[in-house]
Amino acid sequence: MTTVLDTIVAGVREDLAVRERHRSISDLEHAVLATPPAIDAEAVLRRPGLSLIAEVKRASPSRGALSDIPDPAALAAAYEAGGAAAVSVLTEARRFGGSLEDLDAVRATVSLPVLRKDFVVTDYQVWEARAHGADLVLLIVAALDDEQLSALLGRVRELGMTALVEVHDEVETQRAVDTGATVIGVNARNLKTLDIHPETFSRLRPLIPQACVTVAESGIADAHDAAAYAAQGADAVLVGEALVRTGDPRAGAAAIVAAGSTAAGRTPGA
Ligand SMILES: O=C(O)c1ccccc1NCC(=O)[C@H](O)[C@H](O)COP(=O)(O)O
Repeated sequence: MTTVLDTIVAGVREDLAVRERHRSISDLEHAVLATPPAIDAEAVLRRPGLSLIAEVKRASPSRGALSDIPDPAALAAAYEAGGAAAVSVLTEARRFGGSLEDLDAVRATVSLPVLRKDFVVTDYQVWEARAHGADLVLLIVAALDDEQLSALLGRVRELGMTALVEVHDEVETQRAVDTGATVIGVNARNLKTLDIHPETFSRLRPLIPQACVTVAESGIADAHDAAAYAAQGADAVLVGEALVRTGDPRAGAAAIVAAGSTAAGRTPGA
């Protein structure tokens, strides 16, 4: 059975083939040499308090168009002012309406770590992420076999970036741990049904070594949800839709950071 993930990845591969014709991997390697070094995003996410990874997300397969974002840089600046620890930029075009231009605009504006959130299945995309100034790259275990996961994780690290390795179930969590992932995102969205199952985090958390940074992803509607994840031991939350739909992304981000940190018994920014 073809899943939503299969369909998205097929589109990503088609778009990638076009980009590869215009910019070779050796062009990207040269661009990387001229790019400032990546920020140590893992260290940032380890800081006390619940870290917020705030997402620039235009659309999604589950919700369609979410918000008109005329200026992704302004949105990211509002997240930074609200206390976000990192900014995620969805760069997938067909289903999420994102682009590398959005990544460039955000990178040029914030001093926070920036996550390239995409369906990364090739080495080329990792080089591309670094050439566009990303500090973090999402690797979705469900989209990769063990060999690909290990090779891509190695490349992300070789380029000085941090991999956010995303899991949905027990088997994927074990694969992430076995491959040596140190930042693991538990995505509450079932990739077959697109339904949100918030209990996924508490189910999988015990399978993740304490030394790892854990990120709760998807379906976080407000500060109350973020606080619940902080109380369950999440180091960070990744929030998209709720923040792009709010009229005040700075206040939305600040509320999540404050509530999450209080729940974890920690002081924001301490
Ligand atoms: O958002 C979707 O509908 C989606 C569907 C299929 C694969 C991935 C999808 N989203 C990517 C993400 O992981 C989310 O953008 C991220 O976790 C934020 O989620 P949310 O706060 O629910 O917007």
